[in-house]
Amino acid sequence: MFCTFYHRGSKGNCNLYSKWIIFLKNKQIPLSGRNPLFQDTLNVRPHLLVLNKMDLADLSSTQNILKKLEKEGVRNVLFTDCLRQRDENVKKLVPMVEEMIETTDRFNREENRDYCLMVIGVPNVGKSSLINSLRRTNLRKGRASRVGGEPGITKAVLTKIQVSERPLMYLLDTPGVLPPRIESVETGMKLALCGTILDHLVGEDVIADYLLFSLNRLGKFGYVEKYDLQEPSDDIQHVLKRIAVKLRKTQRVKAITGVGNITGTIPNYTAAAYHFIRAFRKGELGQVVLD
Ligand SMILES: Nc1nc2c(ncn2[C@@H]2O[C@H](COP(=O)(O)OP(=O)(O)OP(=O)(O)O)[C@@H](O)[C@H]2O)c(=O)[nH]1
Repeated sequence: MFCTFYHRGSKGNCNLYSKWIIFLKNKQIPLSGRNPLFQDTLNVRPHLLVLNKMDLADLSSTQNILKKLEKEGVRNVLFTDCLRQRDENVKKLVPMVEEMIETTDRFNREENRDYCLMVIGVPNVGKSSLINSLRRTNLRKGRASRVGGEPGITKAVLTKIQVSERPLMYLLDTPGVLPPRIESVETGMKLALCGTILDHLVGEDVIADYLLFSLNRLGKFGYVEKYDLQEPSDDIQHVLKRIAVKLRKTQRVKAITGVGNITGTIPNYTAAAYHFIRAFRKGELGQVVLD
């Protein structure tokens, strides 16, 4: 997940042309989950990159991710879990941003030292959750920005929200933005699997199939035990059938035949696929990095 903060070192509204940015990305897709247009179009730098949902990612990949990002010139990186009541890394964000601003001459021109920053990232990456988590951690205050399990919850740039008292810091929540063109089908599938694109636009069955493929590719076979399978399988119909039977996600159907109507019960594949995808997003199928 990518999170971007724009800083304007004075009281008043923060605007898109301010110079400070924090990108928010999903740690499960540290490379796919970014919108290159954020960097190119806005020409914003330096920035702080927040990789969120670290509770869902395979922690052994952390050094690898950092190395890849460093090659791209990204050095200010923070890993967060915004659902945790008190996340030590979320606590580090304000001092980190402050230090970055203080040590960069061109951002220190104005006397007023309250900071206004903008959080940007692809949909459903946890931008609102980060703001709420910062408020919880720094101010012991409740939620200020709406959070939801689907992309498109934040629909407009909201009013600035205070996230720290000393230094006085405000953040602006923004709607998630995807690039107009997704570079490959593979990247698109990763984004869909992480809930960045509305499920029905891609199709739950297609996402579930890609999920099974990814779990097998990465050797994450937790689904075998969870759904009482005999062994790993690459047959999505078979896996969904087991899930449907285990969770009693079945439906009654009526068939009209030459010898009369027959009523039977069949697995509800769509409901099973929905469950399978949700289980992955909650981390119940193991910690995974897709990139
Ligand atoms: N596991 C986990 N889930 C998270 C984390 N942060 C956010 N979420 C969940 O991710 C979903 C999206 O969170 P939001 O904060 O609404 O994301 P957003 O980027 O503001 O979404 P849009 O407004 O749609 O762009 C919600 O279901 C959150 O509970 C995290 O660190 N770990």
